This record gives sequence, C-alpha cells and structure tokens, in this order.
Amino acid sequence: MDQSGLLPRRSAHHLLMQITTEGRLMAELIAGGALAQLAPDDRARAQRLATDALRGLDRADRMLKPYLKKPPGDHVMNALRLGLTELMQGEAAHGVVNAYVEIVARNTRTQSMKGLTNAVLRRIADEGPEAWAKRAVPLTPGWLRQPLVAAWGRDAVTGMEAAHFAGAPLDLTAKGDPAGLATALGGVVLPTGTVRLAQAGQVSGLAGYDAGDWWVQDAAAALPVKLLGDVTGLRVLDLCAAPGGKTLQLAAGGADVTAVDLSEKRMTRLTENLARTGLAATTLVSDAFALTTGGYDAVLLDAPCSATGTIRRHPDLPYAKDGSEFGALIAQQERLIDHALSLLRPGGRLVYCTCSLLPDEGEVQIEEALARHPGLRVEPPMMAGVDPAWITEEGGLRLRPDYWPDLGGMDGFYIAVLTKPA
Ligand SMILES: C[S@@+](CC[C@H](N)C(=O)[O-])C[C@H]1O[C@@H](n2cnc3c(N)ncnc32)[C@H](O)[C@@H]1O
Repeated sequence: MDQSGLLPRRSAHHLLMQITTEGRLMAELIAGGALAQLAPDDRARAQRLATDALRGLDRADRMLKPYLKKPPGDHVMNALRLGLTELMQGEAAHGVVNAYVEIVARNTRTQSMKGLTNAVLRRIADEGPEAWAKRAVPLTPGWLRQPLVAAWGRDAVTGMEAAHFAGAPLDLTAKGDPAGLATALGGVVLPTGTVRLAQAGQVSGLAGYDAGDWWVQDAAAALPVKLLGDVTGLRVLDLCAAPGGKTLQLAAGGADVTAVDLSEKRMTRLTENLARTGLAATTLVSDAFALTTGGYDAVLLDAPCSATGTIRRHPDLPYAKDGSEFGALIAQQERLIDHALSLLRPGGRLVYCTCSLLPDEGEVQIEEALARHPGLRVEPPMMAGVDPAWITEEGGLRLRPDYWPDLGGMDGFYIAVLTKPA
C-alpha cells in the first residue's frame, strides 16, 4: 500500500479524467486494467474516491464556483473535485491539499495552477464538512435531467437524484431460501424476495459466495424472471444474457435455459457464474439476430439500453455519456423485440426489460410493439411485493430509484410480459 496516499489519488484522478473528458465508463476502465498496478487496498480506495467524487460532482462544482474566477480546465477541476470530496469526508487537510497540489504540479500544462489549487482547497477545508451537508442534493446533468423531468415531473426527479446520491445497498438473489440467507448474512428480505444487506464489504468474502448460495442482483433486476412465475420445465431463451443474473434465476427455477450474448468476455463471466452456483444452462456467444431456430416457451429480452436506471451504482454514467446513443439503442430494441417474438412458439411469452428510466426504452417500445403485432397481449405484471401503482397504462411495470425510499430504493427498470397469439 502507498503510505503517502498519492498513488490511489492519482489513479482516481486518471479515472475521472477518462470518464469526464473521454466518455469512458468506470466499469470498462477497471475491467481493462486501469487499477491493476495498485495494491488491493489502494485499488479499492481509488475506486471509492472516484465514485464518491462523481456522486457529488454537481454539489462539488457549486461549492468550488465562488473560488474560481474562470474554469481552470479539466485536469485541475478534477483534482479540486477529488480534494473537496476527501475534505468533506473529514480527511486531514494537510495530506489532501499536498496530494492534489502535487497532481496538478506534475502536469506541465497545469503546473502554474498549483498555487490556485492550494489556495482553493485550503479555503474549502476551512468551510468544513458541515458546509457540504447543508448543500442541496446534486443535480443530474442537463442532457439527462431534461428528458427525466419531461417524463416523470420535477418532484419525482428530485427523489431519483436523492436516491442516486445515496447510492445502492447490496442486493442478493438467493439460490434457495431468502429468509435463511438473510439470517445468515444479517440482511433483510424485501417484499419481492430479494435479500438486502446495508453493510456489505467485499462481496467475495461474504458467507456462501464460494458455495454459490446467492448472486448479486438488484431487487428491480430480479423481477423480470419472477414475473414469469413457475418456469419449471419451460424452454427459455435468455437473449441478451451476460453476465447472467437472470440466467441463474431461470436455471435455479428449473427452466431449460439457453443463454445467448454477443460479448465473449461477458459470456465468460456468465459461465463462471454458472460454475460458482452449480447451475446449468446452454450458453452461446452469438448475435441475437443470427438465431433462427425458435419455438421457445418464453424469451427473456434484457435489451441493451441507456442503463440510466443504474446511476445509484454507476454515478459515472451521466458524465461519461451525453444521450447521443439513445436513437441507435431505441432502434435496436425495436428490432430485438420483433426478432424475440419470432423465436417464440404460438402462445409463448416474451419478457421485455431495460434498466432505463426513459419511457422511449420502455413504455413506448411496448405501445409500439402492440401496434405492430396484432393479437399480442400484455400480461398483468402482478406478484407478491409489487405495488399496483407501479403498473403502467399499457400494462408494463415501471420501477424507479425513488421507489421504496424507506427500504433503500431500487434500480430504475421497465418490464413487460407479452403473450404471442396462439
Ligand atoms: C443489459 S445487459 C444484459 C444483462 C443480463 N441479462 C443479466 O441479467 O445479467 C445487455 C446485454 O446485451 C448484449 N447484447 C447487445 N447486443 C446484442 C446482440 N445483438 N445480440 C446478443 N446480445 C447482445 C450485451 O453484450 C449485454 O451483455
């Protein structure tokens, strides 16, 4: 471990630079080895620092603004954001200020701003964590805030932003009995059967990880499979399957599952997850559109989407993305729905879902699919723990991070269960 703390801070700064200036996603960067050279403790610290800075970024920028006559450029700004984050968490000012001054001084283009960095962070340190706590909840960047306000209204978006800022607890799906798992791990069973842990620590260190007794899966993400009810003996195609949370649920429920995904790397994770949990599925690395043999009892289509429902756990997303991918994603989802329907037997069921907060990737997709496919029906998405208020006009289920505020929230998701005409 780096005693001076400079190494994890420089890595956190580098992550922030790649996210805010190159549009890279944190998960992608880490999977690509961005923190591989660090000792485990430093790696965890760098990731935590970058994550915390991103979660509070709008609030940090508001707090920094009065101290900056003009924007100092991304390199310095990201150093200030990280320094402020640490100071507001109560870290000793001396070490924090020195580290971020050093990061600014090491870059020849920003060297001249080390005095500014030093002065600003010292004044922020004087304000203290109390000043931070009094500030409003950070706002989502405008490119995303605007469509969210248009869809859900200002108050709902404020609730979502509070949930994004609070972050997510750790949710687990039990292979067996949720109540037994909750007792073993000191968690609670949520109304829909997911086990939630408030304090988790290292996931692989939790009891039952090696034995494959559970897998990490947000409560909202667990509902698409649960809405299928009893899947024992059904032939189910999991069409965009990796890393496999839903494949595991289907296999644990006794379905004969074929899991397909385009990404070889993500499919490797799916196979590892099957091996760890001792569950079985047929796996196939393929483009969904290349599949032509159908006749499935059910198809689960967890379509690629904006992932705007996962910001509690991925606060980098609003800063890495800008909405320019929406159009292509929406068009692909539409084609995937039509293709998925073609792979069902008559009377078979399609579960369509996206971890998106945008109606264009949820409600609108289903309204349009119903118009394109006469005879297609939406099944009522009712099961224990589902609040009837979550059911939408066209018969889908809209889940939002501001729901279950007293239980710790949930990911944003849209789910609809469709039945193909017999
Ligand atoms: C939302 S993720 C799926 C998450 C997964 N269902 C789970 O529960 O763990 C979407 C997946 O779609 C895959 N994908 C994107 N386009 C695809 C295509 N044309 N054919 C097959 N898979 C595709 C991506 O590789 C990605 O793994």
